[in-house]
Amino acid sequence: MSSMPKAYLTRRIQLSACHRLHSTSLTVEENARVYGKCNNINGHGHNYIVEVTLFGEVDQRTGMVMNLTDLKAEMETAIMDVADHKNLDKDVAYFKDVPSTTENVAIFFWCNLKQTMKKPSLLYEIKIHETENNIVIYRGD
Ligand SMILES: Nc1nc2c(c(=O)[nH]1)N=C([C@H](O)[C@H](O)COP(=O)(O)OP(=O)(O)OP(=O)(O)O)CN2
Ligand SMILES: [Zn+2]
Repeated sequence: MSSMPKAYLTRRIQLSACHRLHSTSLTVEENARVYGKCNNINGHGHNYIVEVTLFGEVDQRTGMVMNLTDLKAEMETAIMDVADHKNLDKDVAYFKDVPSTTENVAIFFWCNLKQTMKKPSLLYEIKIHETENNIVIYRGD
């Protein structure tokens, strides 16, 4: 018997947050050199666009990999509730000693989704547009 067709399903959300690039593993001078203007002590903000992609079988009866309404709710819990309108470094415990680069933000959202999704095995990719030009993709590796 042939297997069910599979598809990629993506939902995009936007969130606003501020942060400062700073590493507790670097000296003050190293932080200033590595992160430049992004090490500004009072931080700066972004309107992050976050795209979560699932990959899985298209259920024959429903025609869906997952109901997008359910994916929306799962992204609210794992991403929006914890990061929207927050200071990432001060309001989110994960970033206390982890630099809030977009790479690490993507890893953080990935871990949150894996912990809270009903079917975490469907999670395929998180893509974050930090700015129009700066984009990170994380696939759990
Ligand atoms: N590898 C990474 N490098 C940098 C990150 C990051 O998350 N990962 N983040 C920053 C800063 O936080 C900041 O977002 C960069 O802003 P900026 O340089 O202003 O962004 P743009 O490139 O879009 O702006 P330009 O107009 O093109 O200068 C820095 N590095
Ligand atoms: Zn930034």
